[in-house]
Amino acid sequence: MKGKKKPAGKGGTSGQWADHLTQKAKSMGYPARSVFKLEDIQNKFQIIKKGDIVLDLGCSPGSWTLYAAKLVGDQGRVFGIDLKAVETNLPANALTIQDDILSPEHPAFIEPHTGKFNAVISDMAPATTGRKDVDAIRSLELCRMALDTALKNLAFQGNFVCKIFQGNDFKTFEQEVKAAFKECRVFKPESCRKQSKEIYIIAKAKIK
Ligand SMILES: C[S@@+](CC[C@H](N)C(=O)[O-])C[C@H]1O[C@@H](n2cnc3c(N)ncnc32)[C@H](O)[C@@H]1O
Repeated sequence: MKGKKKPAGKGGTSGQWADHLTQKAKSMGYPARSVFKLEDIQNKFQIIKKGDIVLDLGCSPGSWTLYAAKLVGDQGRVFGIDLKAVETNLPANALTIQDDILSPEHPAFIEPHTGKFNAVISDMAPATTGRKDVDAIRSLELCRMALDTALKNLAFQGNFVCKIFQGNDFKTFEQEVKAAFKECRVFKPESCRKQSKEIYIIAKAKIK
């Protein structure tokens, strides 16, 4: 993807920077600027490759799904789940459903691919309350479910990406991820708002 240059003043005027990225994403056919976060992650860690089967948790409005569908190509598949419906037009190799990842039953559409996913990516975020401690606890709950889903559904050596709002239990969660994957890194994409508490855990090669 080309043309993602930082305008002068990034950092000082993060609202303008976010607006710039939103417009840029829309001009490229993506519904949200979050696409640039996955692009930053992909450029640095190569978590998705052609032909992969990808599970996208918290996929609405669809930017990651669309970008991942391009990366996997015609031979790959992307499945997305979100509380909200995805209204973006997606290519034939991408399918999304409206569901709550916290509900105990995993959606039936994942089941035929259990143990075969090459990447589970989670950009899930709770509705924020304005209280950073509460938001971090709710984010952690989603992360734990994302990790559980990844461990149940990833193929051996599959990759996991998870957004987390940094709070007290961040390190504990990071250790849980580290224990299950060969490599684990913490990464803040350039395209994240500077003052945001969100950060991504990038885990490569599931080992158990
Ligand atoms: C930042 S947005 C994701 C943006 C998306 N990655 C994209 O690029 O278009 C976070 C999403 O997490 C979803 N979410 C939050 N809690 C969820 C849950 N329990 N189950 C499924 N999705 C959830 C929200 O509905 C929201 O759409």
